Amino acid sequence: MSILIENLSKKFGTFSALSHINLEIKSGSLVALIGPSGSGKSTLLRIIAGLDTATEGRVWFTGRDSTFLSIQEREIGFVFQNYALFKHMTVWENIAFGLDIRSTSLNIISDQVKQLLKLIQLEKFADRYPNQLSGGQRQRVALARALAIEPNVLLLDEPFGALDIKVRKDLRNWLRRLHKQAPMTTIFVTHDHQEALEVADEIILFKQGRIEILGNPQDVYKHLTTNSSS
Ligand SMILES: Nc1ncnc2c1ncn2[C@@H]1O[C@H](COP(=O)(O)OP(=O)(O)OP(=O)(O)O)[C@@H](O)[C@H]1O
Repeated sequence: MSILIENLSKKFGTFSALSHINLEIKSGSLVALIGPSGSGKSTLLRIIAGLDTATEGRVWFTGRDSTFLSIQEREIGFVFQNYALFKHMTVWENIAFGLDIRSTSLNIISDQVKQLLKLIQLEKFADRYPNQLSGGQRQRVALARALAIEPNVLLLDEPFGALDIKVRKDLRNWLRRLHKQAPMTTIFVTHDHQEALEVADEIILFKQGRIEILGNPQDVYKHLTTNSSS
C-alpha cells in the first residue's frame, strides 16, 4: 500500500509539531524517519496509524482518502515503545490477540501463530510470559503481534531503542530479511543514523516539524556529513 501525506500539519495548542508535510511513500518500501528529539517523527507516525488526528491536511492510502478512518479500518501493524506486551498473557496469547478480536476461526489462529513464532524464531517460547523473555525476544513478540493481522503497513517507533548493540544489530538484520520476504510498506523511527543508513531504502530527515531532506541512504549520508548539526 502506498501512503500519500498531503499538506499535513499538527498543532498542540499554538505549538506546531508538524508544518505542511508533503510526502509520498511507495508501496513496499522500507523508510526510516530520523531527526532531533521533538522534530515530529512520532507525531507523524501516530497520525498515519490513526492514533492521533492532523490539524490540517490529508492522509491517502493507495489513492483512498484515509484521513478519518479508524485505527481498525486502516489495517496497520504498529510497535510503539510504550505499547508493551500484555504481561498476563503468554507469547502465544499475545500474538493471537489481534486475531482474536477480529474473530478469526481457532484453526486459522493456531496456524498463523505457529507461522509467526517460526518467523521470530521463538517456537519453543510460546508458553512463556513476557517477564520470562529477554528484551530482544520481547521486541520480536511485539513485532509478531503487529504482523499477526497481516497489515498493509507496518509502523515501528524506535522498535529497538532500549536494546543493547548486539541485539539491535541482530534485530535490524532480521527486519531487513523479513522485509525482503514480505515487502510491506514499513516506516520506522530511529535515533540511530547508522541503523537508518543500513536498513532503509529511503530516509526522511525531520527538523522542527518539517522535512529537511528525503532521499536514498547515500544522499542523506552526504547531507548528514556536510551538515553535522542535523
Ligand atoms: N500530546 C502532546 N501535547 C503537546 N505537545 C506534544 C504532544 N505530543 C508531542 N508534542 C510535542 O510535539 C513535538 C514533536 O513530538 P514528537 O514526539 O513527534 O517528536 P519526535 O521527533 O518523535 O521526538 P523523539 O525523538 O524525542 O521521540 C515535541 O516538541 C513534543 O513535545
